[in-house]
Amino acid sequence: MPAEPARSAASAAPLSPKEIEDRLTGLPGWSLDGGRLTRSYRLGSHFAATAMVVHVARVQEELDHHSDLTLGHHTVSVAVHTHSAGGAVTAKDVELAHRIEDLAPGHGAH
Ligand SMILES: C[C@H](O)[C@H](O)[C@H]1CNC2=NC(N)=NC(=O)C2=N1
Repeated sequence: MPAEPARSAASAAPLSPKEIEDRLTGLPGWSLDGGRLTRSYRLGSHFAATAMVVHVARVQEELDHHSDLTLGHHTVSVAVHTHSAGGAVTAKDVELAHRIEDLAPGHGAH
């Protein structure tokens, strides 16, 4: 066990439009909207949605990379870009999107 949580090793270099398009093929439900990678999930209850937000927040702290997370009644919406890259989409955003995809089914999110 490392003494510190593992931070993301993904690059913060801006991805080209073609690279973003390629990465999105591996992220069904995600799209590029307003220069950010985005997805909205629907959940079975407000508590389920709230729990998912907390879980995403924990992953974001682990990666030291943070999206804008919006909690709705039965929804969670995610929008992420990389501030330190001037708001570009980077591999850090793609990594976070995959981590969120991995945890979403456990919350019944679709
Ligand atoms: C100091 C801290 O590491 C930085 O502010 C991190 C935190 N989370 C971040 N999140 C995102 N999306 N982009 C960043 O550039 C970023 N930078």
